[in-house]
This record gives sequence, C-alpha cells and structure tokens, in this order.
Amino acid sequence: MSTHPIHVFSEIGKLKKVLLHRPGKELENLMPDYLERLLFDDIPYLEAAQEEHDAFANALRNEGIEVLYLEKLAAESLTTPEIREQFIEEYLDEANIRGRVTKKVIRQLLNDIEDNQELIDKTMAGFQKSELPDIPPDAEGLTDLVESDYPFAIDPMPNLYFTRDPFGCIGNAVSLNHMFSDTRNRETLYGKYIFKYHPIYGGKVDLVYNRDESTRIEGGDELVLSKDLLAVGISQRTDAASIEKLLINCFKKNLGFKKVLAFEFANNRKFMHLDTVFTMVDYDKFTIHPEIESGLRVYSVTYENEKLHVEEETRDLAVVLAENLGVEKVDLIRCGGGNIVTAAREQWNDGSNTLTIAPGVVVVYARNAVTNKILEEHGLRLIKLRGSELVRGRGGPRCMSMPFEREDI
Ligand SMILES: NC(=O)NCCC[C@H](N)C(=O)O
Repeated sequence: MSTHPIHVFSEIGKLKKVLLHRPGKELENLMPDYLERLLFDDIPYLEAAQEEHDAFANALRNEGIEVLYLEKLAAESLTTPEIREQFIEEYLDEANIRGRVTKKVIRQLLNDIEDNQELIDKTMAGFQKSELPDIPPDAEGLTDLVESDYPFAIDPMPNLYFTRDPFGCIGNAVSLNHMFSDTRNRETLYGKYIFKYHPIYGGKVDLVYNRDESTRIEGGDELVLSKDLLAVGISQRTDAASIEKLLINCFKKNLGFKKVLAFEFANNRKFMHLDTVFTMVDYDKFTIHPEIESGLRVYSVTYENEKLHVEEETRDLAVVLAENLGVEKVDLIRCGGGNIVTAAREQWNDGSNTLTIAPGVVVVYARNAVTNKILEEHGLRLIKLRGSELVRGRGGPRCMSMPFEREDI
C-alpha cells in the first residue's frame, strides 16, 4: 500500500476507509415548496434516517472498514483562527444571502459559535430567518428590509449525506467537483478545506479537477474500473468537456490511468448519475439498468502526445468492458429481472446503486428484493440495509459513500 492518504485504484478492491456524512438538521429544513430545487423527493424523518445511517456505518465497521465523517474532517480542518475566519467568509459569500446587514448578523452568529464541530454542523443546516435577531428599521440595507415569504436566510444542504458527489477519490488524487446545481455546488467547500488544511489530508493530495472550473462533473459519474481505466458518465450532471479535463489532468499528475470510457445516456433526473444505472460489483460483473441500454453510447477517450483521441465503441458493452479489463467475459446483471415495471421501480429506489466493499461483496437496500435476488443468484454476497428514509433523497449505498482507501486488486 502506498503512503498516500488517498488510494483508490478500483471500484471493487477491499474497502479500508470510507467517508460518510451522518444526516443532520439540514434535513429538518426541508419544506414541500422547495423540494425540487433542493433535489429531494420527500422529507425524511430525521431520527429514523439517522438510525438507518448508523446501521449503514456499523455494517461497514463490521466488515473491518474505517468510517470517516465529512462533518468531522471539515471541523478538524479549521486548524487556526485565520482558516476558520476564511471558511466563514467563503461560506457566507456562497450562501446567496439577500442583504448586507443580514450577512453581517449571520457572520456574528457564526463567530459566536466556539466549537468548530457545532460551527460546521450549523453551516450545513442553514439559517431560518426566524433564528436571526430583528433587523432594525433604520438599518442601511434595503434588501434586508424588503419582506419576502421565503423562510430561509441561508438554505440547508440536505444532499450532504451523498458524499459520493461533491468530490471523488481517483487513484491517489481527488476530483474536487464543480456541481450541476447551485444547491449542491456549495457542498464542495468542505472538500476544499479538507484537502487544503486537514492535518492528514491537507496539501497531501493532488487535485485533478477543481471547484472553480466552468464545466460540471459529479462523483456519481466517476467510476474507477481498474488502475488503467476510468468510466465517466455524460449525464444530467456531467459535461463531456469535464471528462476531457479530468483525463488530461490525470495524465499530467501521472496517476497511471490510460483510458476513460465515457458513457452517454439519458439526461434526466431518474438517471442523474452513471452510478444510478451502472456499477461494478466483481472482477467481471456489473449491475446495469436495462432502460438505458438501447440509448447508451460509449466512447473510448485516450490522451497521447498531448492530444486527445476519441473513438465511439460500436461493439457490445460487455465485450468492450471485458477487453479493457483483461477478463475473458463480463456479466451485465440487469436490475429488475427483465420486468420493465420492476426494473423502473427498483432503479428509482437505487436498486443498481450498489457499494462494492470487496470483490463480489456489495451493500444494497433490502427493499429492492427482485434485483437483490438476482445479484445473489450471480454469487454475490449482499449486505442489506433498511433505507426507507434515506432513499427519499434519491440515493443508495454508493451515493452515500466516498472510498478513501481500497486494497489493490
Ligand atoms: N451518486 C448519486 O447518484 N447520488 C445521489 C444524489 C441524490 C441527490 N438528491 C441529488 O439529486 O444530487
């Protein structure tokens, strides 16, 4: 094992260390009127969501995996008063606050929080206007005084428990993403501080993408299939141009990857990321959602002599994968078992969003019984989670986890 604090050269190597976020008060700041913009489909019951999430973390620990928490690493990254102040400033600048006086008032409230963990948790939860002291009528800010029914001074970040997306560990490096939506793009600030200032990770990890890039990419579209091969989705969330930048940067940092398979598929919410329709579960096995297969286009992207080469793959996906992984044959396991309704229902509930913790061992939601049975029939060992509340944010075990260390395969 290398001495790098990030080491991820496959999707399936034995998972050693993984990053989660325990859902917090940000979920209690969800309201029906704003669900769509905040990318939620319903409002989870926080206490039950936390119980389900703790069960997820414990299931991983029982398999010998070290569980890290985003909120804890972020708090540990505020190592000096100056860094803490800078963090608060950047957070406020990105929080879309309506008035100067309101911003000043919130800055004071944040400064008054002594404990760094409490500070980070509060930035994640957001601020209801009702939590702020009244703005005096003679305050100089017009925007602060104009009444609006919108109840938040700062929106919550309810999607934080999907740690897969704001940044992705690729080899020894990290892709600190520029995300598709305003609501999620704010989440990448925590990654920025972790990889800049955290006592273990700060300054030790190369970035192969940065949050200030203009084109978008999200971790759910980034799959490390082998030490040579990445797969990246061109999706609702990820632009083709970002894949080119990512590949060039991986080359420049000598990470060893030789090719990206770019998967272009339907651009819509139900298939928001590649990992909602396609995951690797063993040396030669993948889950796939049948509904994407007919429209799927796959491109091989390589970079040689400072030039990108792109070629559309016309052969079957299974053949392309087998050749690129150096295995005889690849099994594409179709979620839902060939029934279009079952497949659609179970995909919506993240039936193909498996987290592989060792070759052939995957974490899944128990609720996707048909897909789970098929996975078992293919010889996989399943660790089944209850996800009744967690699934309301539209993500499964892979979305809720970011591997920091895997054993090489
Ligand atoms: N990798 C993933 O597919 N993550 C799930 C993200 C769900 C979240 N509500 C979102 O729409 O971004």
